[in-house]
Amino acid sequence: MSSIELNGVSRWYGNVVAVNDVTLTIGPGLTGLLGPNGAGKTTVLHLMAGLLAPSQGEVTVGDEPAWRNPDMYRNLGLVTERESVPGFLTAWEFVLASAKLHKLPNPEEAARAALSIVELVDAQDRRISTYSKGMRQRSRVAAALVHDPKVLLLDEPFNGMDPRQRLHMMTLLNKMADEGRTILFSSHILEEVEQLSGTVQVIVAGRLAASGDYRHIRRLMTNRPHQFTISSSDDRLLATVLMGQDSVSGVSLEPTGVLVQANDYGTFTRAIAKLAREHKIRLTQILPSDESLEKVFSYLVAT
Ligand SMILES: Nc1ncnc2c1ncn2[C@@H]1O[C@H](COP(=O)(O)OP(=O)(O)OP(=O)(O)O)[C@@H](O)[C@H]1O
Repeated sequence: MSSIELNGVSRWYGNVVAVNDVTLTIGPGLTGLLGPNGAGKTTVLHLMAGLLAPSQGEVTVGDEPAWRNPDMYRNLGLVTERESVPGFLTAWEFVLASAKLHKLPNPEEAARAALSIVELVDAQDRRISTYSKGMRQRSRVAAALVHDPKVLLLDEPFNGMDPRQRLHMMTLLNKMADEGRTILFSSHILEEVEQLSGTVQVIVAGRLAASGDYRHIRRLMTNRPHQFTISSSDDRLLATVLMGQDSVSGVSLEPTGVLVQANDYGTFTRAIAKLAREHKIRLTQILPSDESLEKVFSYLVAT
């Protein structure tokens, strides 16, 4: 078995509670660990990887305790958050060094297999310093995968990538998950995980706020009340028109435009373009006014 389990886990640093009584199970497949900055994602991953002791509770990977259990590393790979790759090495040298550190019986074969999984074989003899951000990240994934672990943890693997690189990485993670691995990655940006077909665990201020199917949670987050400021060719008319809408609970005319309280993001954003067309109003700007990530995630805590 390659499930990860946290049972009543807390971790504090002095008097900062980074993880607060979290209980969760992560099975084979792809799972996203989502939450705003400082929510405790890195701490959770490090607890799972056996790098940190829980202050309270139990962390197990494949039914083995994660803490003080070096044997567990045979079954686990971790790609840390900061991008520290030796640019003067080629990917082949880098991944081979990782294979040798793991004392694998056939390091060359293992390095070849790992580079092939991340689709870097063609570029493996180039120095990493010449790679794009996405390729560099894939070389780190290959190094973490070289001993063919059943569990792979990745801390913010999409950070700084462009949409194309992100899609490539997501496809790769999905593929590795389909092969039976347990893959858990963290992210603080909802849009980053748009292509995720698996499940998510959402953590806010150290607590588990929601867990389940990504699409379902995404819907919960977007179909919540929203506030928009809209500028148009005729704000007064727009305000009057919006007042009669079911999806709108409040309208006020401000110097910056029409301030709208929408009950439901989805219904409102679908309706607004149609209404403007019908009344020949030209929309020049629609700004969501309360879009801080903390608010989006915190909404889940309240539901
Ligand atoms: N070594 C440490 N000493 C003291 N406080 C810490 C330490 N590591 C983390 N923290 C605190 O614990 C909380 C959770 O941090 P953590 O890095 O796990 O969050 P995160 O969700 O990974 O955030 P980010 O996305 O910014 O990395 C934060 O309040 C952070 O300041």
